[in-house]
Amino acid sequence: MSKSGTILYLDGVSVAFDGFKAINNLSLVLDQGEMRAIIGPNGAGKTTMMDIITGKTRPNSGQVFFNGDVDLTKHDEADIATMGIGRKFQKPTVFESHTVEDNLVLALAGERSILSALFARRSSGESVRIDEILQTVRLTHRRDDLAADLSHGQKQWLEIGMLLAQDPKLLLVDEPVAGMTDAETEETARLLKDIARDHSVIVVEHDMHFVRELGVKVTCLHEGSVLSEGSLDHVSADPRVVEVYLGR
Ligand SMILES: Nc1ncnc2c1ncn2[C@@H]1O[C@H](COP(=O)(O)OP(=O)(O)OP(=O)(O)O)[C@@H](O)[C@H]1O
Repeated sequence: MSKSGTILYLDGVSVAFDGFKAINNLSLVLDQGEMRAIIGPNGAGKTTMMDIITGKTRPNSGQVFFNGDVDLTKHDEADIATMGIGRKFQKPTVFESHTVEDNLVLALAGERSILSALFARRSSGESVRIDEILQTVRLTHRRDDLAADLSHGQKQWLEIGMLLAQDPKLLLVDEPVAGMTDAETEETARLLKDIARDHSVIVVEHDMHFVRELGVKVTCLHEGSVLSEGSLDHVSADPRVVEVYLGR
């Protein structure tokens, strides 16, 4: 299959830990601008796949390409982040004692020191960017509040905003709606769809109601490879998916 037009291209990827194949001949292709939902039972290899993409884990074999022709197996984690792959882990890690806005200022500053980021005069470009991100993550009205005072769902949104501040081409989002209220879950689906208008996104999630709201192609992993792929209706009607995952 051609790599052109892809943001992510995994072909025949395997990785073993002490002889156990956590990822087993995995092939997965994400088109530029696509959002994909990844589902699958515990231990299916979802986290390990993300670790391979971000350079945390090296595959034993197979190809991993980003943006068409960048061989990710030749780069380390810091390089890969700089090249435009942002990852959000399940647990939010915002700076609780700073305001929502300052969290974004810090994320925008990247390598700059914390003090200079917080006290330097902000360029008009930075201000516009912060306003845009606040709007995208539904936190404009909370900009001056401490991050500690946000709800769990709003903290997740702030962290997604911090990821956006780094201007990634591809966002990897791990279980964003775990612990959210139903209303927050539905808003998160809308929020990610907004982001997916100009980013590529991979979302790992167990919440099928949320996956349905996303309305995107779904890949079900099992034992380190793709078990089923297609629309949610197609995947959830697949008897193998029902047997190992949905029927449980
Ligand atoms: N560093 C490691 N050393 C040994 N085994 C590992 C390591 N990392 C992952 N595994 C094993 O690889 C398999 C895949 O794990 P992984 O965490 O990728 O699954 P997952 O699909 O993310 O599961 P969950 O939904 O529970 O997060 C599991 O059996 C896990 O125990």
